[in-house]
Amino acid sequence: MELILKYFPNLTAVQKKQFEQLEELYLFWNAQINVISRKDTDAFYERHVLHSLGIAKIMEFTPGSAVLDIGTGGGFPGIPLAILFPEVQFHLVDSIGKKIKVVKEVANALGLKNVRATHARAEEIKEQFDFIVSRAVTAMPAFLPWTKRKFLKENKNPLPNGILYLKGGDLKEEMAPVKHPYKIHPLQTIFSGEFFDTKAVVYVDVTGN
Ligand SMILES: C[S@@+](CC[C@H](N)C(=O)[O-])C[C@H]1O[C@@H](n2cnc3c(N)ncnc32)[C@H](O)[C@@H]1O
Repeated sequence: MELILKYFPNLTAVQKKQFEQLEELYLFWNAQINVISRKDTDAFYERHVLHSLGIAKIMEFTPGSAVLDIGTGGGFPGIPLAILFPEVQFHLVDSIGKKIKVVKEVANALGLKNVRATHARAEEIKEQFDFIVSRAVTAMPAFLPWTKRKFLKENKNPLPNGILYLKGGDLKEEMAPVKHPYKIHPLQTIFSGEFFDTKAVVYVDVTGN
C-alpha cells in the first residue's frame, strides 16, 4: 500500500481506504474464484494495483470521460483506475461470468459508483468510449478489430481517443502490422523494481477509426 502512496501521494481519504481494502477483498474472492495468479498475490500492490495505475501516469482522464476495460478478469486495470478517477465512468467486460461476479462484488464492497461490469465478449459491446484499456488479453493485431466503432468522435482528453494497453516483453514484432500511430511508454522509467523492467503502456491513436 505504501507503494501506491509513493507514486500517488495526493489520494483522498476515501481513495486511500479503497486501495487499502483491495488486498483483503481480492484475497477473499481469489480463494473462491481464481482471478489473479496465486503466485502473484504476495506482490499484489505492485503487480496488480500499481501496474494497472501505470496507465494513469500516461493519461490523466478528464472528468466525464468513459473508459472500457476489455477482458478485465477480476478487474484489472479497471478497478484501480476507477478508484483513482472517481469522476470517470468505467465499463468492465469479460467473457467469463464468474470473473464479472468478482468485479461486481469488489466494486460494491468499495462503494464505487463509477463502475459497471458486464458479462460479454468485447465484440458484443455496442457503446462508445473515449478510451479502451486492457491488460493481458490478446496481441494488438487481434485486439484492434474488437475496438472498431467503439470510440467517441470528440476528443476531450490530453491525448486523442484511443487504446491504452498494458504490455510486457518485446513489442516490435507484435506492433509491426499495426497501421495506427502508436507510442510505447516503458514503465521502468516511471516505477522502480525489476517487475517493471519489461513492462510498458502502449498507446494507440485510433482517431479516424
Ligand atoms: C489473462 S486474463 C487477464 C485479466 C485481467 N485483464 C488482468 O490483467 O488481470 C484475460 C481475460 O480476457 C478475457 N477475454 C478473452 N477474450 C475476450 C473477449 N473477446 N471479450 C471479453 N473478454 C475476453 C478472458 O475471459 C480473461 O478473463
